[in-house]
Amino acid sequence: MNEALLSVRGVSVSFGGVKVLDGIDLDVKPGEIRGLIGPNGAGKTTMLNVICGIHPPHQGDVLLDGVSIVGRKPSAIARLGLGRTFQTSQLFRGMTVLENLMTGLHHRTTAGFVAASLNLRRYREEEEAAEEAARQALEFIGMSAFADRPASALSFGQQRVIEIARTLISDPKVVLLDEPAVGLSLNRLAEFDTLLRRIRDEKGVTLILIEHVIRLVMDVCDQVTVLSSGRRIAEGTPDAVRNDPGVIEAYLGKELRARHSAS
Ligand SMILES: Nc1ncnc2c1ncn2[C@@H]1O[C@H](COP(=O)(O)OP(=O)(O)OP(=O)(O)O)[C@@H](O)[C@H]1O
Repeated sequence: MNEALLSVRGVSVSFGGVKVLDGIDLDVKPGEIRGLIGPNGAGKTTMLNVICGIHPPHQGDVLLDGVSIVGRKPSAIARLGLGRTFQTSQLFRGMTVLENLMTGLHHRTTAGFVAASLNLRRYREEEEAAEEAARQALEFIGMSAFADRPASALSFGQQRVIEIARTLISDPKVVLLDEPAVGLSLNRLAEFDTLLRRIRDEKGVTLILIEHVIRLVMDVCDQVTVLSSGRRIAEGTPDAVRNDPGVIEAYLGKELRARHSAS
């Protein structure tokens, strides 16, 4: 029996005749923190784009909780319980932190434009529920004091954490994080480990993260999948992957060679 919450089955994607994902399989169990690593251009972001419905795969299937999600719109996939953050900040800079968090629920609200214009009761109730959920999410990440500040006043690292909190307010089953630790100082990284574990343990959210900060991947992930040139070249515990000769060559080796030639 397949116990995976998220299953990727034989997914291939080509851009301009070049295969950037080539028959990828991935099974992520509920409650897992899965790392997705690999050298630049390996296909990691494309993989997240396939899962969340931005790029339909040319071949293969993606199942969330046993239901095929290929061909559905990203908003429909979000409603089924999939959250996502991106490499660059997607916050609305002119809005406050609280307002930004409330946008995380808008794909779920049912009152339409007319109800909103007329300020009807159902619209007001949904806005109140969204605000309450946003305040709880801020409390969860320890940033309640930032509620009324403009998003543009936050540091880059704070913006990343707010974006993660925004995915949580719609109560997702799985959240995809694209390089969430970019811009965090070493001191902040330890806190970030803790936050990811709390999201898993207290919110019951399964996490899949692309990350170049190897220390974070090794510390926090239960399982790591390694992509290189669109193929899955290794998978296993952080320790097993770290010692895999193919990974050292394809990923760490490339980095070490680059450093060597720069020195
Ligand atoms: N929309 C697109 N059109 C054409 N080529 C694309 C597109 N998106 C990605 N690619 C190409 O697909 C390959 C995989 O890119 P992708 O961004 O998925 O890699 P990645 O592993 O996430 O890399 P990085 O670590 O640098 O973010 C790259 O060669 C990239 O140039």
